[in-house]
Amino acid sequence: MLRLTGVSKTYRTGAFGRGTTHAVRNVSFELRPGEVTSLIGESGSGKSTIGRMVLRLTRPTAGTITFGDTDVGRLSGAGLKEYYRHVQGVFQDPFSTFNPIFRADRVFAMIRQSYFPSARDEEWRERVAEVVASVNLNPDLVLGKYPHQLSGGQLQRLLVARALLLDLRLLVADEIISMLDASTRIDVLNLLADLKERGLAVLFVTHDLSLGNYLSDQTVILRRGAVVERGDTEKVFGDPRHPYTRTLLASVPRLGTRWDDLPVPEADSHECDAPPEEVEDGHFVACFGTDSVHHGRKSESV
Ligand SMILES: Nc1ncnc2c1ncn2[C@@H]1O[C@H](COP(=O)(O)OP(=O)(O)OP(=O)(O)O)[C@@H](O)[C@H]1O
Repeated sequence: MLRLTGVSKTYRTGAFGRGTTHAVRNVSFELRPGEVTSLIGESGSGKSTIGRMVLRLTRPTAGTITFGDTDVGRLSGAGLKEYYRHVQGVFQDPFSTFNPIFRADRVFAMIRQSYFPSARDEEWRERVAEVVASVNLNPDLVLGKYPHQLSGGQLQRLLVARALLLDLRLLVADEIISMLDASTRIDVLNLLADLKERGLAVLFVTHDLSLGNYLSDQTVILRRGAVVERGDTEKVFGDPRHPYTRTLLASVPRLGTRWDDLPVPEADSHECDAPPEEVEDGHFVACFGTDSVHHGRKSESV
């Protein structure tokens, strides 16, 4: 559905733009219908930059992002508007998306103005009530409220509902639950699982490994802008090959385990920019020269 091929993004930084930051380096993976793909990495690893490129809020410096046959980087005007009919994003802080002086359902009116200007009032009200109910909110309780009268989880779900008014195929969910409390988190996670059941593709951007495991079919582990390991979630989590992935997994706190009982992370001194290679069906690992990585690998196929 949506494919990144050799995508890089470099920012000019520093005084007079003389420095450069390689935010994303040679990243390739594919998002498929009916699948959640978790994009996992520590702060500054380039997750949001990838999300922003997929949403065409910024363009790649190199490589291509294609949606079907469409080159996303070249979109503008009517083509871009059409793209947004199918691809939408929801971000970390729902409060910043809503204008506090307007009722929360103004976000629906904006979609109507842009995409459905000839919809009749009654028909539109029914349609909004329907999508709001489909994200497990009671339309009578949330519509007509101001953002401060709703919880973060309710606002996030309203934003997903807004996207569902369109002919949504792919949702980019960038850290959408990090600001929510535990009980609301699970509702939003279940909603994403529900979207996947409906055949949508979801790019779930998170720094939280355990959330990725809970939800996703495919996992992409990012480090300093490059993919170090990716593939079927059960393979990446069940048999992590890259030292960085192992370190991340080893650092997930577990009930009943004290910090000083956690395993010592494996040494990770190599730098390698080569793209990941397939080490078993559906499991790709970047060249880090460990025995386990080199054992039985096949050639890269994406
Ligand atoms: N507009 C920009 N101009 C310059 N540098 C940027 C810009 N946006 C991001 N960067 C840099 O690119 C790198 C990747 O940033 P990005 O926000 O994609 O990481 P992230 O993994 O999403 O981090 P976080 O989880 O903290 O949001 C960082 O070094 C960041 O400082």
